[in-house]
Amino acid sequence: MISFENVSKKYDDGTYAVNNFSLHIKEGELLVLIGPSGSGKTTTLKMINRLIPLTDGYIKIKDKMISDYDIHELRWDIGYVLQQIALFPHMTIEENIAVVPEMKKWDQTEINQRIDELLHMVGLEPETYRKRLPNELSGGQQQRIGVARALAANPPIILMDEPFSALDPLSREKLQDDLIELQKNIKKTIVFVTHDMSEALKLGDRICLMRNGGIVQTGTPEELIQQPANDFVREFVGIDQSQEKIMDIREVVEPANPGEMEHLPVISSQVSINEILALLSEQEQLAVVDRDEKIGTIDRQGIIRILSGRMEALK
Ligand SMILES: Nc1ncnc2c1ncn2[C@@H]1O[C@H](COP(=O)(O)OP(=O)(O)OP(=O)(O)O)[C@@H](O)[C@H]1O
Repeated sequence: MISFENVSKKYDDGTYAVNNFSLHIKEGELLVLIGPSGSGKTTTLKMINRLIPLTDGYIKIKDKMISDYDIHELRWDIGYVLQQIALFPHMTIEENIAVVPEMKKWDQTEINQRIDELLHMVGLEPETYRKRLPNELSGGQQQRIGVARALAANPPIILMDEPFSALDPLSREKLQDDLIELQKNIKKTIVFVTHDMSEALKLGDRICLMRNGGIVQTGTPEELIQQPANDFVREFVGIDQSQEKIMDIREVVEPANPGEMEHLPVISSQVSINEILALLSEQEQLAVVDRDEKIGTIDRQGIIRILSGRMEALK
């Protein structure tokens, strides 16, 4: 869906913000770009919608060079959500959401229906929120509107630059959970920038870890945890020392009836990360046994929730 081929961005002062970056982002994938401050995440993101021009290499969207797209079409086909969402302060929520559909000259009935649909999608009641101004919403609600606005004209790609970083931990977690649920339905190609590994593990289908403008490792959360390419990855992922430690997984077990669990491999409710990751690499779901009784199931998302929770605790 999005291909970077040997992409570099060099500033006039000689700084390489991004250096020889090659990556293929698949359709419907949520790819997380993560790395320390200054590693080139935002620059990489902004090159996709041509907010920053590249110095070398090329980027293709669906086999077409981004330089060959009409700039307006390119921007309309790419939703963009930022940390400081910058809703238009003098415009109501419905007007804010309608910006791109209006530019694309959708008819008014269609726009109206779409606004209702989007507000439902992001968990805000249209009757309550349509006519409000942005400053009459909480930070978390404003971010939800930001997501709705980015999705308005149904673009295939969404770029998200630390969208939840300014929120308190509870709202942040709620928005992350809701994004996971939303993505199950909309299946957009999402590029998500964060510097928070617990967020990356939780949200990413794959994670691309950057340093000094280049890629250190790209892989699924499990791959980064189980097969870190080097010490930098090991340190950045930060849970390596405790992988052998036994932990309690009961809090993330999903209830299930005995029939559903009959043919699943079983695992104890007290296990090590290594043990559980090894089993989950072969099986989608496992049945959890506690005191000789099957108490429910666990899947990849459950494990990622435990790992990201542990990392929150380590901060
Ligand atoms: N206009 C500019 N001129 C010169 N250097 C720049 C410019 N903009 C960014 N840079 C440099 O490019 C590098 C990458 O910046 P970028 O914003 O992409 O990093 P980042 O990984 O998103 O960082 P953060 O997590 O702090 O947002 C940094 O070293 C930065 O100082």
